[in-house]
Amino acid sequence: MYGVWTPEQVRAAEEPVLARTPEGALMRRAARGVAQVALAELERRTGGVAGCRVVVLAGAGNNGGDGLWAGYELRRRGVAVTAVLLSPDRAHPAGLAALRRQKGRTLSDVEHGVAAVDGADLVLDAIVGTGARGGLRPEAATLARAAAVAGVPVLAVDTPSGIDPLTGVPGDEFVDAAATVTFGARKPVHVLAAPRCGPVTLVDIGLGPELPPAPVQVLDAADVGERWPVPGPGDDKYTQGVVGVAAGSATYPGAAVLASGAAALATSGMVRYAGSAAHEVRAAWPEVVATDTVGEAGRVQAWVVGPGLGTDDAGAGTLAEVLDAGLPVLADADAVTLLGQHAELREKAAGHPVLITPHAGEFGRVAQLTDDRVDSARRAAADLGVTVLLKGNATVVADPDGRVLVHPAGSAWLATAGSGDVLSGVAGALLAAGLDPWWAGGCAAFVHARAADVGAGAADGPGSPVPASHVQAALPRAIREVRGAIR
Ligand SMILES: NC(=O)C1=CN([C@@H]2O[C@H](COP(=O)(O)OP(=O)(O)OC[C@H]3O[C@@H](n4cnc5c(N)ncnc54)[C@H](O)[C@@H]3O)[C@@H](O)[C@H]2O)[C@@H](O)CC1
Ligand SMILES: [K+]
Repeated sequence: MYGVWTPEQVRAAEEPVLARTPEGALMRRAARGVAQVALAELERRTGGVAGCRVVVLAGAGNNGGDGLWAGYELRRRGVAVTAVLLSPDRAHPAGLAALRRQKGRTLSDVEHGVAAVDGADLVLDAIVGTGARGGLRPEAATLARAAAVAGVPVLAVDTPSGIDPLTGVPGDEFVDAAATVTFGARKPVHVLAAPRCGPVTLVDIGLGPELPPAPVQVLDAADVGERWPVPGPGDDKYTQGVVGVAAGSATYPGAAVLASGAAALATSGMVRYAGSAAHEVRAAWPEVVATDTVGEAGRVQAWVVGPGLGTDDAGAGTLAEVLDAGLPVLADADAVTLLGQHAELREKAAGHPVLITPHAGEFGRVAQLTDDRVDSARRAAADLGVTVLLKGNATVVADPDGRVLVHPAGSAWLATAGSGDVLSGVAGALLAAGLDPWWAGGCAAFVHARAADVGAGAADGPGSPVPASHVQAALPRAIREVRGAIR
């Protein structure tokens, strides 16, 4: 598990460190880290370093300073460095002087800058970092576009410019980085817009002791593997937590089949199904004990409710019945819509171990969604008194107690019909096994995304589209992988 801190928190942590270190020392350390990664990229891409051409796009602030100092370090290693100064009058004086001392070239017009970018082996994006306001300005946008068009890889200094460091939301034009080097702490953009950052290297600049507890956590495979429920010698089919699935309808039996099957694959033990798709569920998953109603289902330790349920009175009745049982509940899809429609259902859910799993559209029915998805999820969890898993390329899980985790999917293969039904079955099974809703949501999101990559064949090559039933089928391998990562 690792933490992510807001730009404001990082700035606050920098202050005391800046105060007790010689002037410029922190920036020099950051710049050495950038240069090291840049050298490794050049080596990897061109087989050497000397004579390679690097263009630094340098903005007016300290981010530009980092870039200019990194350019200085690269010059010392024999790299041909050209800095394009986006605000020549405000370029970081010490960084600029250092680069010039090492015979680095500087340019300040965009036209020549574009030509330099065109012929570069690597571009350093030091346009703007945590002090960014808004998207890229026209000149910076022209240069970023030139790099993209010429296929020149961009190494982002701290954060890819043009993308909001706090929310990860890109402006109209932004830098699509091949890799990123950040300093002191990872920032939200690195997980909320992970595909635009590439691999992120963290350079230690001594902020550790000054940072508050991380407001956002990111799980790793071992965190998930360690918590994944597996039977012990004393277990039987009941002791591991029986999950009940109240999902699907005559119109949408597939949701029931996907959720029930995913639950069956996620944990050992037992799955019960209750609803009008009992016949289809039994046909696909003979091990699932299927009945027509929640009342007939027998004892379970958690319910999955919502996928394909319908939002009519019958659906509302099923949701109420499930919430009244007082067990952990995974509420997805139509159950989220029903919670948005009925205050009395929200009251039943509040304060109980309930995990809701909306996509952006469903989220809007229960709470307000802004560009700041972390903040939106955190507020929704506090207001509703339930754990909220906001789906997206980066999944956000927020608990009413304030814990937040983000899981960056790593690919977009999950953008397919029915994948949410699979997630609900997995998360519900984890709730039944006794994980708290935050951990159940985080572990389910992790394995779900991994199963999509496995199903898409993305580990062995570029991958191919993967339908939800194949994501479901890949769950066992994804679970074996996270269990294999246990330290
Ligand atoms: N404080 C320090 O000593 C350290 C700071 N570090 C670097 O400093 C950065 C933060 O520096 P600053 O606070 O100076 O801020 P930035 O350099 O991120 O940005 C501020 C400057 O960029 C301009 N700007 C803002 N939005 C822009 C936009 N959309 N397009 C173009 N220009 C824009 C502003 O006019 C301002 O001059 C970090 O991201 C990191 O790279 C690192 O060197 C570590 C040490
Ligand atoms: K940057």
